[in-house]
Amino acid sequence: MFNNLSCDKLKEECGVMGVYRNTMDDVAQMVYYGLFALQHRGQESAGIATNDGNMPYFHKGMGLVNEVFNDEIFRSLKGNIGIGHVRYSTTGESYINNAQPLVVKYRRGSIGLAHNGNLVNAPLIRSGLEDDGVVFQTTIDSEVIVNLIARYSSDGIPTAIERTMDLIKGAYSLVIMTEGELIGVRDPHGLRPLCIGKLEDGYVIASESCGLDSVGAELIRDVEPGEIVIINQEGIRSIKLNKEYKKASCIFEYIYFARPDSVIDGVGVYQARKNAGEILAKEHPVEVDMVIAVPDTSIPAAIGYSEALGIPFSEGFIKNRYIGRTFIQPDQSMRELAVRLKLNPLRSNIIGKRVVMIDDSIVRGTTSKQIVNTLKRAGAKEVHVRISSPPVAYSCYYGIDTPDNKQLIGAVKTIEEIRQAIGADSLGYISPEGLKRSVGIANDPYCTACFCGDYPLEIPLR
Ligand SMILES: O=P(O)(O)OC[C@H]1O[C@H](OP(=O)(O)OP(=O)(O)O)[C@H](O)[C@@H]1O
Ligand SMILES: NC(=O)CC[C@H](N)C(=O)O
Ligand SMILES: [Mg+2]
Repeated sequence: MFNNLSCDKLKEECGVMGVYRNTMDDVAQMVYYGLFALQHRGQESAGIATNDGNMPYFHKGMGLVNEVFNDEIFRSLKGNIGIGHVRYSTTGESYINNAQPLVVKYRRGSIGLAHNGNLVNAPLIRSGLEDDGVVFQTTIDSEVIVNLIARYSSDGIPTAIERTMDLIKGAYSLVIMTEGELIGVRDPHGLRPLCIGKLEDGYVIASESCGLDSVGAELIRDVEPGEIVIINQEGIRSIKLNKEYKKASCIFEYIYFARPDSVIDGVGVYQARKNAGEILAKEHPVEVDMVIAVPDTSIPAAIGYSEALGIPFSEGFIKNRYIGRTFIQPDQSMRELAVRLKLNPLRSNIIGKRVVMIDDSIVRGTTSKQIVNTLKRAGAKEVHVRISSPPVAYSCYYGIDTPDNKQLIGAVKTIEEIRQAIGADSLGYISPEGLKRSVGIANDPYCTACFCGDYPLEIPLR
């Protein structure tokens, strides 16, 4: 029932994966394992494209990776170079034609491309290309990128990518495949993550290091902001854009998107979440009997909070793991039903207790409102809420796809009004400074626009 419904809350991010092997062994199955590990980043569609040096092969479908692929399909995906994508749509509808990777043939060969992120100037470039007679097959921003690369390819693909990067603005972590190369590209601000792993006979590029782990690749480093990494028979080489940009990696990756076992830009996601919980405890302590998490994302923060105050951590909810992250139609009653199906209180643990419930974020307020009420109905004496990110008050244009400002409860209500709206006995959010400390890097290389409105690059005209 739920797989067909579109997400209407905090959107996930796409996941990309690329594998290059020096041997002629097929890589499709390795790409599949990587996508499986990155499934949390997108559940609408999945695709794999490979190349055996002569021609591209690809298969895409709507749904989860294990619904889209089977052994027969793997046999048809030949080649020692492969890329893959799990999608959560940010530009363009969620239907098969918009599934990635995109594979195009142009006069010098073929290009496969998988994109995580969102461009802010794609409509402008697209209409310019359309004026020149270019025909688009999809409605996604990513097709603009592949078109520009093909257009500029006369001096080779790396140069074409550099020229394309001069034109496109926004968030993009890309894996690109040609007849003989796997290429990783990260936008000049490093908005979305991308890392490189080493295999005995090749390399892997993935959105998160958990994708590398799934195929036994060793994390060697992240693709740097503004870097193009080219992998071919000669090995690995890098081109850095000849410009200075302010690094602005999305801090929400640490708060919510990424898997806790991933390491992004040298910072472990689990540790960052736990640190946030400890800092939150110092900023907003409370006297209660028990700390509980909203599973799964906020568990590390809840453990950090519990350890910092010496209050026991226990399970307050059982999560139905078969529903997926968030999914439901844009209708408030359906959204509430979804939360109820997903999180059921563990009555025996909470009855008669004063609890503090830790969650990673409040976006519209649907989840908090409903589960505070659930805990109270289940017999909790007091329900205090602590949030391991600051109030989300500004829309994101670089891939999170949070709703219009007016739907963000943090944009339209004060913290006291939010407390009343969700029915909590007290409410505390981590400060922006505290959040930055939780990721442990002092010189502030993060995008915090959704909390502070300090957008690292222009926002699109609507
Ligand atoms: O204020 P809201 O609009 O309800 O959004 C906030 C909630 O959305 C996310 O959870 P989600 O249920 O999307 O997924 P999760 O199970 O991965 O935490 C996030 O972890 C918060 O719990
Ligand atoms: N979530 C993403 O990274 C989406 C990538 C691309 N903008 C799309 O809509 O397909
Ligand atoms: Mg949640």
